[in-house]
Amino acid sequence: MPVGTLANVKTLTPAQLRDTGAQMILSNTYHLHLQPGEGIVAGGGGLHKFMGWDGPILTDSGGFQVFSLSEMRKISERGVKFRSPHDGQIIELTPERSIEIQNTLGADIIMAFDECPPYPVSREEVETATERTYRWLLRCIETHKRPEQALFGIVQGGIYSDLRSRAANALTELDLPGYAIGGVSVGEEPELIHEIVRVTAPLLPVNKPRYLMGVGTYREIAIAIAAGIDLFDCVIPTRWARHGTAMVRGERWNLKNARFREDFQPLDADCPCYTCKNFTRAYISHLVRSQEILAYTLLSIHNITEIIHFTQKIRQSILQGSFATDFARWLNTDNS
Ligand SMILES: O=c1[nH]cnc2cc3nc(NCc4cccs4)[nH]c3cc12
Ligand SMILES: [Zn+2]
Repeated sequence: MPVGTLANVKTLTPAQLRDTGAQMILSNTYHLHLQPGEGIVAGGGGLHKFMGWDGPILTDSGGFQVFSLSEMRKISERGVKFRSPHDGQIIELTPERSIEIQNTLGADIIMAFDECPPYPVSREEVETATERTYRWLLRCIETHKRPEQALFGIVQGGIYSDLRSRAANALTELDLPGYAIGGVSVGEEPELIHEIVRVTAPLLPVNKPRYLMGVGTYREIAIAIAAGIDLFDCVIPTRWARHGTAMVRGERWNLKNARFREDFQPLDADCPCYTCKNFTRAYISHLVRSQEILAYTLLSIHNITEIIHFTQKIRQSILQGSFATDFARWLNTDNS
């Protein structure tokens, strides 16, 4: 899922986004509540109509964003209080409020309001956050009255396998429409993400969508899929694009690099995207050097297409039964 925090995937029109092959996008409750406010989004016909995207949309519940984006926040059993970065007002976000906002925004999948512990952190703090997240999930289920919006639970538990399995089993008991693994991609080593996913994903229902939040990069995606993950969100393709960086066959190219100045090939001759069909590395390099806004659109189109293509190739190799060998480079099984 390309990230469309403020009801757009930055630098792209919905038509350009559709052309990348992306099926679904993520938007953020925290950001949309602050600006423009869920009331205006609803006034515009809800998130799909407001932003002109008729594909599936998932909204994150806001707890994580409060802790990663706002200063002065206080957490209690009720929920979290934080100071709005826009006008300094104190805002309270609770499980009930988060669900109400997400119901009003109108996404197809809404996330339970959870507490993602920082990293590193003590086992005790993880235990407290994980148990509170479970009690908050029950309050979300209680508040959520719109079955046409699927409420996904989020498994916390930090780096502790026993807490992860306890949470995964407790959430599975609730028979939710889908499940997410949270509390990862918070600054830990990638190997820790692999470990957490390998422990947690198999415990979640195989017949429900399994979503790994905030991931990721090629290796993490391949390893997570091998463990049973179906859904990812990541800012990297679009964030790197806005910094003039292209993702080409698993490598990271800074288009300002002198080597591209007179390189009249496409970024990737095998890539089907609009950028690779119409422009050269030299041209994109010129745009990046000149800080032309078109550079960011062309690179976002390519980077999203590239990572979607990566997952499509994985899907094909799984269907052919050759995933482990085709992706050994990423699954790290070739040099074990
Ligand atoms: O436990 C979580 N709960 C709800 N949303 C999340 C979003 C998440 N996004 C990342 N990492 C990607 C990042 C995006 C921006 C800063 S880190 N990790 C995440 C964990 C959670
Ligand atoms: Zn391309």
